[in-house]
Amino acid sequence: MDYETIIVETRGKVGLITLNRPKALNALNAQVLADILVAAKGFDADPGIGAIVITGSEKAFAAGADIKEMQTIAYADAYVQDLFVGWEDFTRTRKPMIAAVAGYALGGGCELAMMCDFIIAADTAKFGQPEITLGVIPGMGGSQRLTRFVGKSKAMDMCLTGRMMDAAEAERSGLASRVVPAAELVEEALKAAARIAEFSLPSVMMAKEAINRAYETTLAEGLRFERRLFHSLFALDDQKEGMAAFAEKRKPNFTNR
Ligand SMILES: CC(C)(O)CC(=O)SCCNC(=O)CCNC(=O)[C@H](O)C(C)(C)COP(=O)(O)OP(=O)(O)OC[C@H]1O[C@@H](n2cnc3c(N)ncnc32)[C@H](O)[C@@H]1OP(=O)(O)O
Repeated sequence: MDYETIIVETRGKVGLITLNRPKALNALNAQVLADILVAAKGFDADPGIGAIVITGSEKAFAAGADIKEMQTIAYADAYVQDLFVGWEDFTRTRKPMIAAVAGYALGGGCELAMMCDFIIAADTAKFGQPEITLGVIPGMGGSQRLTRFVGKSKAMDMCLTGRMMDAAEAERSGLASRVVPAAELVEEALKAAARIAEFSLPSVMMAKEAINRAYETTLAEGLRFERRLFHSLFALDDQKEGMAAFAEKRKPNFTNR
């Protein structure tokens, strides 16, 4: 498969997607969305893949939606075409996705990182929702997801002032799960993804589904949902294997069954 705007590779059981529009600091245009959707769906359907890493360049994970592509869009077209709704499709990827962020993750770039399951930040990362400086507001989930990650006060600060947050602040406030030296970013993200990919895929996918449910439901419903998924795992060979391996002091051999 040929991609115009991304590089797609596999590293063992990990799918690696690298944004590749260096001249535009990986700005997200319609072609990037189309390419990313095909790649993510391909990895999701590939039984040999257990986790996905998405990264950009040293200078920019992505500097936002493509402003030059957006600037002439008429209201009627934005509304009728439901501009950016396609990114919701990306969030339906069921395997774990790690965003490995170095440099700028602004606007849609920050929103893309937040669509992933967690963010590993390089010490050079800079996150922001600067849409207000362009006369608009976030349109790919920034006002909703950033608020859930960092709370109302910081989300308001970021979206209303358009200021950037460095990697240390992003980790402190819960946006990034960890910060690593820039030179080690992709290797660290691949290592984390490879570790995930060694576990039983159904239990990994159920863990992701259960955590995501916490954002969509009440605590009582979420707890019930978690228990039902937990119970269902006892139908799998991998639960028997995982617990037997512990008792026998050996490494489990998961078969995803
Ligand atoms: C999805 C929504 C609805 O939420 C909306 C958005 O995402 S709106 C976009 C939000 N992002 C921004 O506002 C950031 C825009 N970029 C910048 O502020 C700067 O480029 C920078 C601070 C990230 C980096 O500055 P600098 O090092 O000085 O590089 P530049 O010369 O500015 O950029 C290099 C090159 O990239 C092009 N570029 C950068 N960002 C975008 C973008 N978002 N869309 C399109 N093109 C972008 C920039 O124009 C330069 O290209 P040339 O003009 O030299 O051809």
